[in-house]
Amino acid sequence: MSPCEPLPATKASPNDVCRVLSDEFGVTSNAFLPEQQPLSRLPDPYYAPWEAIVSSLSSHLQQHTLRQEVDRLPVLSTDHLTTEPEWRRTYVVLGFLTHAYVWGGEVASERLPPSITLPFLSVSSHLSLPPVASYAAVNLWNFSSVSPASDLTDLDSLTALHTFTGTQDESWFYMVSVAMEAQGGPIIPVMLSALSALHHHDLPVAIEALGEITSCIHKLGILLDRMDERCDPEVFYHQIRPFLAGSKNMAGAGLPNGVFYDEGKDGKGEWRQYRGGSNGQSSLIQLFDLVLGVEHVAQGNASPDSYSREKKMESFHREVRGYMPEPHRRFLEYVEGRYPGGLRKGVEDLLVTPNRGGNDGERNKLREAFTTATKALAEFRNKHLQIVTRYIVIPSRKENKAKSNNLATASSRLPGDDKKTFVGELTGTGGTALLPFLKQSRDETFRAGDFSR
Ligand code: HEM
Repeated sequence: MSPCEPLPATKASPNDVCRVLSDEFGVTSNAFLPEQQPLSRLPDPYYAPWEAIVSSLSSHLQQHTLRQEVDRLPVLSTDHLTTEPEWRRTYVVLGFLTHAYVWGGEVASERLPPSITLPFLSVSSHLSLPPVASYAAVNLWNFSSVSPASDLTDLDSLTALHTFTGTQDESWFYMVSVAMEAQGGPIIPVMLSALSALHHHDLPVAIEALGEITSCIHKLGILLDRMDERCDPEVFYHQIRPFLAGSKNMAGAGLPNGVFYDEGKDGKGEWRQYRGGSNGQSSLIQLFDLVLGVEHVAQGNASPDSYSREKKMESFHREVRGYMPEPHRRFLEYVEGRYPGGLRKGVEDLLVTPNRGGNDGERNKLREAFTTATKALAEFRNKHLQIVTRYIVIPSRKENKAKSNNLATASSRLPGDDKKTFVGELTGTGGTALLPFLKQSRDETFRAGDFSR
């Protein structure tokens, strides 16, 4: 069955749609989370050395023994991995070990030893993901739930399998995103039916679906608001965030060339630069954008001085698709290819050419429902901006006053002219010029709902 034909046909049964979503694109009833909980351990005892280190990761980091433990590891092969959940588990384990190794010391390590590099490159190639602690490693495949009904939206029942710091704050930080992903599960078929309905000029179905989309975005906002309950901004900024930093634009943090992924024999290996782990790599939020027809452009996604250098680059949103699991990336491409311009284009077409479908009343309702949905998503981005202010901007200002520079500062700011101090603009773990970028993303969302332009 071709993935592009049957999917959002209005006549396909909900079960058919769900089966194709899951088989073709790895989209489950929990959205981009797996249907079953991730493995908490690799079953083959061959991998016990990895499991031993990762299960005591935070103590090794606190006692400064992590690098020596990893250096002692044998180079294990991925030949003993048999199932996809095992490959995913390996990606999680090696993602945590990689960032712990690079950032877990007084200075960043520019070299990743073969005991991590070789299996990590193999698992990354298998999963078609970059060899870093991406959103998939720390969020999507790194949770366990004790919810009796396996309800992954129940945030209080979720715990991260692994953290760098051993803190509840870090687990909560990851689990808020997990609950949000799960909250998105039921809305995906609704989104597809909205796209299909509008394509066929079925306005009542599209209006109802837009109402459900708006209500889902509100629920995501409620979960986002819960971040403060158990994740302290100071702990986040000083302890958690430095471990999530990538190796791209990290000269100020001691990685002028990125990280050398050492493949062992005769100096074989490669300098690599990647973005760090970021919730910006969530496929769910990008799906809302595509479905609604929000356009993100690269302009402004850089500090003023790097603007001219970067303006021809692809947008952050497009680039981070390379950090999403391959079937999810393909799903976004599918939706984008099949419905270019998303619901916005459909609504606009009907407003410009009214004889295509519906009466005046229906078209007005459709426009209102669409604008309300885009406003809800823009408001969600406003909440997110406030969180970023509380969790990054304010702690970084305090730190500036104290004039202390540590890896947290270094991984948060572009270097100054002397390349040694970090006076430049605040950056995200993904390496973006943070506030201008996030404000731009919000404004682009508002703009999608404005038909006067
Ligand atoms: C303490 C909580 C959070 C902080 C401090 C934070 C910080 C950031 C930062 C710095 C960026 C800029 C991109 C980068 O360079 O990585 C970003 C982007 C983004 N974050 Fe968060 N984030 C938080 C929670 C979340 C959560 C729970 C989600 C939900 C999935 C989320 C979704 C996004 C998205 C979608 C982007 C891309 C920009 C956009 O599309 O608006 N964030 N975040």
